[in-house]
Amino acid sequence: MGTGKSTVASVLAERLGWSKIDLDTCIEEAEGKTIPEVFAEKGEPYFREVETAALRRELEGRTGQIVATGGGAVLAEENRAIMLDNGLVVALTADAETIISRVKDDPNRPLLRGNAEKSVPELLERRKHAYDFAHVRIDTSDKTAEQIADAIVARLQAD
Ligand SMILES: Nc1ncnc2c1ncn2[C@@H]1O[C@H](COP(=O)(O)OP(=O)(O)OP(=O)(O)O)[C@@H](O)[C@H]1O
Ligand SMILES: O=C(O)C1=C[C@@H](O)[C@@H](O)[C@H](O)C1
Ligand SMILES: [Mg+2]
Repeated sequence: MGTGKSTVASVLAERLGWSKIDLDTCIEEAEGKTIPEVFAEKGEPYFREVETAALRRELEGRTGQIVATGGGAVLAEENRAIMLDNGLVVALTADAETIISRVKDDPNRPLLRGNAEKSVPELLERRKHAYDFAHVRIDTSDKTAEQIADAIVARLQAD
C-alpha cells in the first residue's frame, strides 16, 4: 500500500501508449461507493471478493494495458495465479518510513485506521513475503515515478 502503483501505472501507460486500469477505481465504479465505504458498509471479505472478480474481468484475455492493483490484491492465491498467467507482475516496494510519509494524510485507506505510524509497520510485517511471487521487484523509496517507469519499460523490452 502506498508504494506508488497507481502513480507509476499512469506514467507507464502514457509512456507506452497503453491503457491504464486501476483496480481500486474499477471496484469503486462497479460498487458505486468509495473504497472506505465498501469496507465500512460491506466489510473486508466482501471487498476481497469483488477485488478478485475485478482482477479476473480486467486481466483475462487482454493485452497492451497496465493494471495497478490494490496493495492487498496479492494476498489470495487465486489472485496471484490470475496475475502470473496474464502479464509481467511488478511488485513496487518501499520502506515503512517512506510509505508512512506518503499515506499518513490520506483518508482513503481504511486498513490504516487513521494511524499510519502504527498500521504501516504492522501491515509490512504481516505481508513481508506476500510480494515474493512477482516477476520483478522494485524498491521505490528513493526513486521518482519516472525512474520507476523507466526500469519497467527496460524490463518489458528485455522480455
Ligand atoms: N516515487 C514516488 N515518490 C514520491 N511520492 C510518490 C511516489 N509514488 C507515489 N507517490 C505518492 O505517494 C502516494 C501514494 O501513491 P499511490 O496512490 O500511487 O500508491 P499505491 O501503491 O497505488 O497505493 P494503494 O496500494 O493504496 O493503491 C501519493 O500521494 C503519490 O503521489
Ligand atoms: O493494502 C490493501 O489491502 C489495500 C490497498 C488499497 O489499494 C485498497 O485496495 C484497499 O484500501 C486495501
Ligand atoms: Mg493505488
